[in-house]
Amino acid sequence: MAVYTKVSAEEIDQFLTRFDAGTLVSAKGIAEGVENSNYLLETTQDRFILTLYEKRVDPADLPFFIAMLDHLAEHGCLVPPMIADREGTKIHNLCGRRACLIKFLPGVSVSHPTAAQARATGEALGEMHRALADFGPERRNSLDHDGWWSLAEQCGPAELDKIAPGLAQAIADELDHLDQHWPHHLPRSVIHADLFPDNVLMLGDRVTGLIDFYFSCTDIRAYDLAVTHAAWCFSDDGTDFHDPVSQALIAGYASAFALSDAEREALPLLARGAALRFLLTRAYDWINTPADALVTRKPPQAFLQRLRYYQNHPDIFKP
Ligand SMILES: Nc1ncnc2c1ncn2[C@@H]1O[C@H](COP(=O)(O)OP(=O)(O)O)[C@@H](O)[C@H]1O
Ligand SMILES: N[C@@H](CCOP(=O)(O)O)C(=O)O
Repeated sequence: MAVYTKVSAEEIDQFLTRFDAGTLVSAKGIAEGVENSNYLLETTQDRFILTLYEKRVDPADLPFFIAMLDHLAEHGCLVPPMIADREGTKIHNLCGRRACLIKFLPGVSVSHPTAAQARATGEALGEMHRALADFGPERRNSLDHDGWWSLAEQCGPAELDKIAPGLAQAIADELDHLDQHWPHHLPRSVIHADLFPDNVLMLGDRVTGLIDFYFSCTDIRAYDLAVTHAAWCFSDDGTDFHDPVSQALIAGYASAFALSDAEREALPLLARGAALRFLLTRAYDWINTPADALVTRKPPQAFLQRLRYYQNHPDIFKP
């Protein structure tokens, strides 16, 4: 459920008068998503997404996201830019929230990715990285390898062990390992940092849109591929690894953007970091979100399973 702020049809109608976007025909709250309130609007001209930013997106970061999406769209990437009103303004206030009118992209998110879909996604990620090579603005990753220690502390050992016995120690050991071996020397860039299947729109085997850039930040570029790998190459619960999907994702990426030997060699470690990052944020949300809240909590164990798999199978990234 992701409509935290209710906006009436009259308020949306009034909001649309600022744009050359037609008049409202229908407005429906979108159930998917967890961070923001999203509406699908149909007007006499087109379809749009109306997003109201809830507390997880800092309004100060919106200009960065807008600049990044404009840059990607100008470079031919299938991303949804924010639409300017007649005065050129893209960030608005609506019902006490910052709000943007966003280009609608067709497509659906896949739940069980095939190798062909993973290949297309890898390629789209590589093309995005190519387009971002000359993008100047930067944004710090608050969920980077330094931030993981603090997340683990905020969760607390007793609560972590309730999720899985011995989890607090397993996380501390992994953090120590990553501290010693993290490949700080690898090339950095602005990255998506959350390219899960629900953030890729597809029609058949074709990518029609990359969405949800609100974790985008500056970090090790190959870490983005590792995040995408952790998200795409396992069953939902993390118990089954899908090798053909993994091979296809990496081949698709490498076909669009060169993966250096150093980056390829670092993938096992970067993937461990990616699995730990989502294990920690899911554990934090699991501990701090009431079980009856509107948001469905995502199970942390699914990323503990992935972490264990990456720890035990460092060879899966070998060509
Ligand atoms: N530009 C877009 N075009 C089409 N659908 C979109 C677009 N942006 C978001 N959506 C739909 O809204 C849902 C939630 O969007 P998302 O950005 O993932 O939300 P959140 O930031 O709250 O997680 C997506 O799963 C998708 O169905
Ligand atoms: N992808 C993350 C959660 C972030 O949710 P999103 O809907 O904004 O992608 C996870 O699965 O833990």
